[in-house]
Amino acid sequence: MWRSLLLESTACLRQVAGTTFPYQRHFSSFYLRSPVQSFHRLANSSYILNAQGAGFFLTHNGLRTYKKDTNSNVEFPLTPITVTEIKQYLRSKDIPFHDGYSCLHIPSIFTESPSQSNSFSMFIDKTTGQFLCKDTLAEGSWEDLQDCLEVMQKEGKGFISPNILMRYAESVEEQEDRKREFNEVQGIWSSSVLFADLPDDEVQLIKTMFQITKISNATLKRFGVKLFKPTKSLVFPWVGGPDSSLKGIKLLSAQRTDGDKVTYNEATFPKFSSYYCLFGLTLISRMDSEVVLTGHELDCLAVSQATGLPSVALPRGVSCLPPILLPYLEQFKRVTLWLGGDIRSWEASKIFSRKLAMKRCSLVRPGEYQPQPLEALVQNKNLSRIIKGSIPASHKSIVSFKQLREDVYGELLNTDQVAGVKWTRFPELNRILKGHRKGELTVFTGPTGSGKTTFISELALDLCMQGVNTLWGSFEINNVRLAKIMLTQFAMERLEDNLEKYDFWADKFEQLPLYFMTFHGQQNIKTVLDTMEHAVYLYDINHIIIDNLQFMMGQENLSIDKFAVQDHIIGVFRKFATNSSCHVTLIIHPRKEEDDRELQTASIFGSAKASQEADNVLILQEKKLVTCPGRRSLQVTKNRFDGDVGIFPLDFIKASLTFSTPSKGKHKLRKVAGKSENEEEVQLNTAASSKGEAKGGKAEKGTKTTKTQRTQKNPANKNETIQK
Ligand SMILES: Nc1ncnc2c1ncn2[C@@H]1O[C@H](COP(=O)(O)OP(=O)(O)OP(=O)(O)O)[C@@H](O)[C@H]1O
Repeated sequence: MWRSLLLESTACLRQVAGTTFPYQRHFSSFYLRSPVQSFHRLANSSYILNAQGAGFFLTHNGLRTYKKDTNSNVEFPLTPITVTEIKQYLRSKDIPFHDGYSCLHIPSIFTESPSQSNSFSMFIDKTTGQFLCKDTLAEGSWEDLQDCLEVMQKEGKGFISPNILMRYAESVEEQEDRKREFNEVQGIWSSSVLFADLPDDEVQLIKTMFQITKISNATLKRFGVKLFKPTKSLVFPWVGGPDSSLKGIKLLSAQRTDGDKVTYNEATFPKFSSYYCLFGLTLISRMDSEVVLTGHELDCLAVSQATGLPSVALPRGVSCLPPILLPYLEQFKRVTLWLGGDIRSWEASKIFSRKLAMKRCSLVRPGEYQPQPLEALVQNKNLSRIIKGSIPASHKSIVSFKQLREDVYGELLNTDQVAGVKWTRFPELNRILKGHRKGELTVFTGPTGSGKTTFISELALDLCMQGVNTLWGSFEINNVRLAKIMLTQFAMERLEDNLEKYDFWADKFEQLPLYFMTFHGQQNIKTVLDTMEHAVYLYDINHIIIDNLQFMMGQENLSIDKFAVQDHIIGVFRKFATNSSCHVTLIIHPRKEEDDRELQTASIFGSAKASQEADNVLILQEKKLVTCPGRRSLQVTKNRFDGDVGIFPLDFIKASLTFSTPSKGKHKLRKVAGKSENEEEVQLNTAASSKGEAKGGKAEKGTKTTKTQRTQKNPANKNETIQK
């Protein structure tokens, strides 16, 4: 819906600004849209790509292979840089440095006389090597910094102009992309209106719609918040870079749902994956030593207005804290994380505080008396006192019950949220497992060729569509084939037969927080783990799927009992899941299969130890159920969260490669609560599949074209907003 709104708003803009240019879907690159455009190669660590980077999409007759262009930011294999290597390199260049919170501090190389206040005004992220110079606001990747230092050494200079990073010649297509994007941002921004320039009655109407009646016009003006009338959206600016130029915007719309609840929808220019705005940063001075980190722009406004403290908002809510922003937060000695009022925000604040260095972080625990900042303002609560009452993020490894007490209360209070993210496509699984939770290890198995990959693909996609940042390790089938399965499950139809809908679905699919390891075939467990750790750091991954464990058994251990190796690997993933608060789903081929018998937990593991490590054990049974003709069923044989286990039927829909509960009639959901078994009649409704109906002509079969060519051939698609 927001995409179509965005298209509409762009369409409105054309009427407003009189500019008509073909709306062309461009693959937003990994560039940091900073003015310091350089040979930016986002240090995409080692072997991780996202849905775009992997360069695979369904096209007219097959898959568009990835065109690795010279500007590609997706360079692999890059081994993750380590802080030790960064320090060694700086020493080799005689560059003094000292350890900061999440960055190393060095003297700026872009100014002849570094600012007096703090000669170590350049920050280098310890994990990615990404740098930021606070004097010039020049930024770039580790490779860019190395290039600058090499040039500096070659020219025998003590400093270098940041313009060198601009030397990177952009391709014509990139220049056009950048120009189009710039026009769109400028167009919307210049046609938006400051609240001070609106009539009072209209201001009140808008503020009531967004439930920000307590936010003053002065605060809105101070943060540069405007109103884009054509879509009645608030517009938050992203200003930055050496020239403090407008780099992007975020459009926020509000809708009233049941009662007086308001739901917000956002859209950003550039796209979310390239939107790195710390809203409110421009109002922070270099002398500020503390900041309140919030999860939403409106919360940032509330904190600033109520407490006068420097506050900023994360660009994508609590879903991630992009490491590229860490250098911007390096100057603060104290960071208070008040990310929201629910369990998800609380979990995120604990994870983000690790990235920010826990010793300087304190967390506002959500609760009845500590809702999110905007709500606290509306309820006339004392925000300063709430912030003063925040608790230190770093606590001793052995916590007293006193510290746990609040967490226990939080769990009791928010049982639904603690249960985890619910599946939208598998209600029966919610009934048994209650949800998908961070920090757990799920083991999944099923007979060979039974549909394990297909099923887990849909299960993980369901969660990813709800904002669970997901990393796939598909060692068995290549990413191209996996993406094709996922895109089909995402569109709920065979796109080969509906090619005119391809761009609609591919555009939406790109937006998912979905990443793929590029490994294939046998892999060393250590390499895989390093990549997983890096992915958690870079993209705040919450769910990792490993398909499948056998590919990490290695050939060299033939002499060792392979079940001992398997148990070891399971133990390694168990530890990873706990330490990184990341859910790991591990697909394992059963040890042995007897056609005439259902698989058991014992069919999977080499030893009882391994089965104890798993929090959940799921088995895709390929047997008929007594009560219905379904060929497949999903059995939960272990559920550490609340002990419920059970089995329910699945029907496979070949056209969409999806599993769903059989569409008609009643089915037994056999839940085994504890020892006794009780039957529960469950009336299951067909999950209404929302299909995007694309307009425009039928595409010719067999011609491989790009989106641009298709759009030009079929102008109707130009501003087409697809109605759901
Ligand atoms: N329930 C099902 N009924 C019929 N065909 C299915 C079903 N599930 C998956 N398939 C098809 O079976 C083939 C194998 O599916 P998939 O690769 O997911 O199985 P798998 O268990 O992962 O295989 P392997 O054991 O080799 O890893 C695919 O073409 C898939 O579309």
